[in-house]
Amino acid sequence: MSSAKPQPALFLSKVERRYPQGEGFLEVLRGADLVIWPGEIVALIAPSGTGKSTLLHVAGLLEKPDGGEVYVGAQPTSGMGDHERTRIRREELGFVYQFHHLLPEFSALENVVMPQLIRGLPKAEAQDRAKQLLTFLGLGKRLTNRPGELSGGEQQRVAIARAVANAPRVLLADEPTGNLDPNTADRVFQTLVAIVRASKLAALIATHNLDLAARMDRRVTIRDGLIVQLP
Ligand SMILES: Nc1ncnc2c1ncn2[C@@H]1O[C@H](COP(=O)(O)OP(=O)(O)OP(=O)(O)O)[C@@H](O)[C@H]1O
Repeated sequence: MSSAKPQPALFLSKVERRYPQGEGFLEVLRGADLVIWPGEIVALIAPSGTGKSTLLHVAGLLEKPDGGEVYVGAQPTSGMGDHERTRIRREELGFVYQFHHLLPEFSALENVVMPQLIRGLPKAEAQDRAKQLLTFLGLGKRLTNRPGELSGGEQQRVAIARAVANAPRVLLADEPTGNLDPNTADRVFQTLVAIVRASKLAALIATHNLDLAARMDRRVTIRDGLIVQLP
């Protein structure tokens, strides 16, 4: 019988992060623990200034923790060099931000094809996958439009397709619907959840929107530098 233990998609173990402040340090994360399992969508609801961006930066390997460890799948990352961290970011993590950061000169399709080419996929394969994703997200008729020709909600759906194009292990999203009106935010959120579920990813989604958070699998916050589970 197989004794393989289930493996978290993302595991933050006793993560510390501090910034110089005056003579001393501001301790933003003081030993934060967070496990996200494959297929789980976790809401991060944290008041401004408590360390939400810091946590996402550390989880996304954009900043190194001052203590503790970040595991992406089974891989501990703190001992890795920049090259390896960049590879993990490109291949195993997907990012969605409040503002989409799409390339304005490129079509919706090209924006989703690009990260796959950078990863080394053949062009035809990358295009097929990009078309499938954009069609799944309701943009099948908008493939050749540039971001400037798309609505805010459509742009954000292209950004979601781009983030999941390389089938990452974990999707990290910072206020992905924060820039949209409530109805559009709701629709974009539904497509985000649908694609995360369909692709069996794990997701950590920072949001101030409690209605959206209530529809995720689990909710956490940051209190005194620690991750605390919410009901
Ligand atoms: N590079 C830095 N140098 C010094 N202090 C920093 C740095 N980055 C963040 N901080 C401080 O760390 C604390 C947490 O910042 P962080 O950006 O993680 O908060 P946040 O919860 O994301 O807030 P918001 O929701 O307003 O973006 C803040 O007090 C901030 O001023």
